Amino acid sequence: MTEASQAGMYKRVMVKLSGEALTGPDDHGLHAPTLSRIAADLVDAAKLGTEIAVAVGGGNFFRGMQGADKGIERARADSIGMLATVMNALAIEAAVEAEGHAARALSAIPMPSLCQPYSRQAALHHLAKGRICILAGGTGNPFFTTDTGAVLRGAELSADVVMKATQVDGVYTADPKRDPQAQWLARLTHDEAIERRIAVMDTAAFALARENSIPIMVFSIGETGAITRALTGQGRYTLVTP
Ligand SMILES: Nc1ncnc2c1ncn2[C@@H]1O[C@H](COP(=O)(O)OP(=O)(O)O)[C@@H](O)[C@H]1O
Ligand SMILES: O=c1ccn([C@@H]2O[C@H](COP(=O)(O)OP(=O)(O)O)[C@@H](O)[C@H]2O)c(=O)[nH]1
Repeated sequence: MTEASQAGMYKRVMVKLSGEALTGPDDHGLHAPTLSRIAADLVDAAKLGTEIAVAVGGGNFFRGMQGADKGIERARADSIGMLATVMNALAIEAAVEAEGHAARALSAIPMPSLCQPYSRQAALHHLAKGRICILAGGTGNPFFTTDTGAVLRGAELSADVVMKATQVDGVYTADPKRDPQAQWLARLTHDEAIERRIAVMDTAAFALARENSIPIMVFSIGETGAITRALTGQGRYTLVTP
């Protein structure tokens, strides 16, 4: 099977990019070479003919829990976190455009002078035109995460898979950063992920994926071309399926 025909299994995908993925070797903010590398990877994936939506996190700038720890009420701290995701979405939009491909940032929190407010119709329209859609603001509500936002938008947009790009190369029996005995799993069900309290995504995200029968692919974003490789069934990843 060619790369393009393998990718043809997926007509439309939702890539979840954490804010941390954009920091590269830095400990905070945006690392320009890493941003360009990921943008080039997204463009290569789009060129395979798959429609690409990206749900971006904000943890490289701010997470609501950090604010809550400092005494900011949680709902307001989460608003700051959602704003952080908008900064990342605009940065990815610019980086994709710099690679010569059309991109549109869409925000769950309307900010029309910065980017288009998210609507399902607008996102589907841009995707059909081959534009990479970058979704900011998660679900648009406090007390949620962008992982849940990725699954929610994935369900709304009928994505074939949610591709969770993270720091580890899949799901393990325990957090591999803490437990050297943790064993890598090629496959597990949504039920197992929830029962075993697998923390690579939050339970709300796994539960929403289960209810909507959306598979989740967990893979590392550390290497050049990681998204394209995962999309074409290469490299190492875990599949979470019904
Ligand atoms: N069972 C597990 N399998 C894989 N990773 C796990 C597991 N439990 C915890 N993790 C941790 O979850 C992290 C990913 O979650 P999180 O930091 O919220 O994601 P991101 O910031 O990439 O969105 C991984 O880097 C890994 O250290
Ligand atoms: O639907 C959402 C998604 C995100 N957030 C806030 O935005 C922050 C950044 O998102 P996340 O932590 O998911 O980013 P990531 O870890 O993926 O970088 C979160 O901590 C929350 O404070 C929120 O309130 N609602």
